[in-house]
Amino acid sequence: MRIGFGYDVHKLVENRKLILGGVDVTFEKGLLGHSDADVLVHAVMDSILGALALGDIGKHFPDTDNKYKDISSIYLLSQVYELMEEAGYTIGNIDVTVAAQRPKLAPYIEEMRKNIANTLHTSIDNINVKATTTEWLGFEGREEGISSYSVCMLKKENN
Ligand SMILES: Nc1ccn([C@@H]2O[C@H](COP(=O)(O)O)[C@@H](O)[C@H]2O)c(=O)n1
Ligand SMILES: C[C@@]1(CO)OP(=O)(O)OP(=O)(O)OC[C@H]1O
Repeated sequence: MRIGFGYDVHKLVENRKLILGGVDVTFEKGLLGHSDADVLVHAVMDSILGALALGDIGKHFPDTDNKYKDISSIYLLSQVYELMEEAGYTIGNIDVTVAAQRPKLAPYIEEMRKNIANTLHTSIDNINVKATTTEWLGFEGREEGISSYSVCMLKKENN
């Protein structure tokens, strides 16, 4: 078994879609990034890469490479799944927290869990997604950005 942790932040700006957990969330602002800036999925990917001791997403999908411009982070997660499978691991469980003052994410959580579970070829019961405000404190509270934290446990087949 291996444990991993991931953390990411993206800035909220106008005229961008808000994609979180592969879901198009209705909001007046979206996250800025080279990819679709899905900060939740980025934290999940970094936790898996961390558990595998394979570095981070910037190493595998550099933001200097035009092929990743506006790319779906769920697609990048499928690439991380391939690396995990090659290393002989499967998902034990993943627990993610998104810190966002707004919008209310509760209505989207089940779809996010489904997207992540399907992409990682695991049961939805192994994927937990939580949202918290920061009580109007800090950059998330001022709605300048959204952050995400993820921990994961990976299991080796037959172990
Ligand atoms: N963007 C968010 C933030 C929170 N929630 C849900 O509301 C609950 C209360 O949030 P607190 O920050 O006051 O603890 C939280 O447990 C989430 O269920 C949300 O849906 N979207
Ligand atoms: C996801 C990548 C893809 O180029 O771009 P960004 O959307 O800028 O996201 P970041 O969290 O800065 O991680 C770097 C990149 O891997």
